[in-house]
Amino acid sequence: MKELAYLNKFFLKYRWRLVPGVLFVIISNIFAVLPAQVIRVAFDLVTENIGVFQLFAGFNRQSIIYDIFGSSLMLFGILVLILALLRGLFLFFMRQTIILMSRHIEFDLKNEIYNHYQQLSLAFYRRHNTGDLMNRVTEDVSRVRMYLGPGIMYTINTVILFILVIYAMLRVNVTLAIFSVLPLPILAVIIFYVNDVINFRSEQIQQRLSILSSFVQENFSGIRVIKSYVREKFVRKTFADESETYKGHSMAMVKVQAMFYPLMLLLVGLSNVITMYIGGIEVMKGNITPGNIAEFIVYLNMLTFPVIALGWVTSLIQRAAASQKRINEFLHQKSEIISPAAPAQTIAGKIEFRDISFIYPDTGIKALKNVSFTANPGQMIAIIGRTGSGKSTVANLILRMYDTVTGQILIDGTPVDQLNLDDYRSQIGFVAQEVFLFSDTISRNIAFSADVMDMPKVEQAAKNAAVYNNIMELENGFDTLIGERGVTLSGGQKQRVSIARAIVKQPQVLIFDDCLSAVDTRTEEEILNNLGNIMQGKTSIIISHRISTIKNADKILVMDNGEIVEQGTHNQLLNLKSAYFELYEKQLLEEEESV
Ligand SMILES: Nc1ncnc2c1ncn2[C@@H]1O[C@H](COP(=O)(O)OP(=O)(O)OP(=O)(O)O)[C@@H](O)[C@H]1O
Repeated sequence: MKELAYLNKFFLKYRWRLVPGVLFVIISNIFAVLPAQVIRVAFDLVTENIGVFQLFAGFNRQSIIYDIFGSSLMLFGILVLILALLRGLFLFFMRQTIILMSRHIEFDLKNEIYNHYQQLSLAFYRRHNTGDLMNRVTEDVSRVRMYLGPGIMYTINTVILFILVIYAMLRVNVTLAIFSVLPLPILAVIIFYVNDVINFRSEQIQQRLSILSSFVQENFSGIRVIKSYVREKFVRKTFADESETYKGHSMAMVKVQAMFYPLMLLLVGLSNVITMYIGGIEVMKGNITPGNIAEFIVYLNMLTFPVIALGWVTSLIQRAAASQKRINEFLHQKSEIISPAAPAQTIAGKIEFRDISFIYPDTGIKALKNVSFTANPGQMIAIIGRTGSGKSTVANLILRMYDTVTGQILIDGTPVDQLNLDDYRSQIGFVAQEVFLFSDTISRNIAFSADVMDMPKVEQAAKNAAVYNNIMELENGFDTLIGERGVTLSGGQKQRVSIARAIVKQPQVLIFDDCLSAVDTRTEEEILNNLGNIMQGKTSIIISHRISTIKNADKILVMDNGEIVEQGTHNQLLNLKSAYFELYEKQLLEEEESV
């Protein structure tokens, strides 16, 4: 429960909604209790005057009595109506304040979590799956809101109503009051436990549903593979099995609900019967009037909903506490990568790795071993090596996605962890190995790093990335939507759009992580030539598997198993007649074979 204390700051923030809200709850409940007393008076009026009315049977006076009798009853009716209207009005105000407050807090909390997520490191995202992250912002926040809004509202409502009704009942007759509310605690306990069962089952249903939707989503995305391997029948069967399990859980839920409602009505009915029985005895003893029985029946029915709400709210608060615990877990996580409060500065682009060894914190894989190299501004440094040799890790470390424990990375002579991170990263153009484009227009994808769209710059970047002509061939040109709801670009086109995105901001350091693999050698040469012009005086790091991509680099680092095994220019490395030379020979052979 202490987890929910985190939300108290929001109550303070929205106190001018909460305080009037509580007042409205109290007022609306007063108007809810008063009609019962009016009904009692009206009921007694009927029972008392019915005798007088019969006494005047056959006299003219009888119709006069009837008229007086009828108009006073009408007056009572109107009074009950006015009280109900006033109650409704204050219920409206109550919802307008408390439920509105919960929506405001929901909005604040979502933004707070999202902002915090943005600050967390890449390692955090590796440790948690996307579904889990999303659930905490959506599902868990919704549950917390149920506590902030309906939870609080019904709790205050129940407490106030209970105090008012029980007080009114006790004032009439203590014995009758005790007997008539006797079944209600049983009802509250049953509702609490049944709610637990319902929550447990609905969680199971939710889990099955998310398994089912992930299954469907993955199969729709991989439909090409399914069709080419003719696995439709198999997938259909798996889907049917999964649906069957989901159906089973839903049926179990229906059974619980089907038993729950009649049981609830039975207990409420029992209360009414007890009231009438004990009330009848009390009337015969002359302790109460028949109007009091009618008054009690109204009270009891007024208490039924709060009692149900009590059980419901208790389990709702429990669920909210569990959800807030999950939210707090992430909110209290600090990013491993912290930016110092250093001033922004333009970097020249000198990158120095001094004896860097790096182990990925979550897997324990030693990705780099004593790596040392220097990249000077104006140089193009290439990294080549077998898959898994640590090339992308070098890029990750330059971007300070992770911090190293041993060795030092210096940028223009300053340790990378002493630079203002946002400012530093904004001067790096990075093209990742796995292309990721947003479901948006091509122009907005290219101009992603800029706050304002500068079309001439976007077009120039597209020209430099050798993708301009491809874009212009599309019907809507740069305004073409790409991604799920738009045009599907080819692998090479996507790579080049992501290259344009990196160069549009004219970075001081450019990192290409194997992002020319789907581009033919002629286009690749064109892009590299353009880069030579754009990156004059700046630093480029090109990671590749193909020697043709990197042969003109100022320095080539050959990596194997996390180590730099050779470094030098293309010719120097060929002369070594070792790892690089072997790779060169192999690729030459492959090229000849493919011609
Ligand atoms: N985020 C990560 N978390 C944990 N381990 C990782 C992570 N990224 C890479 N590794 C591991 O570190 C090692 C080096 O990987 P890296 O991606 O740097 O290789 P690479 O040379 O770029 O390979 P490729 O050419 O196939 O892209 C691999 O064994 C890999 O499994």
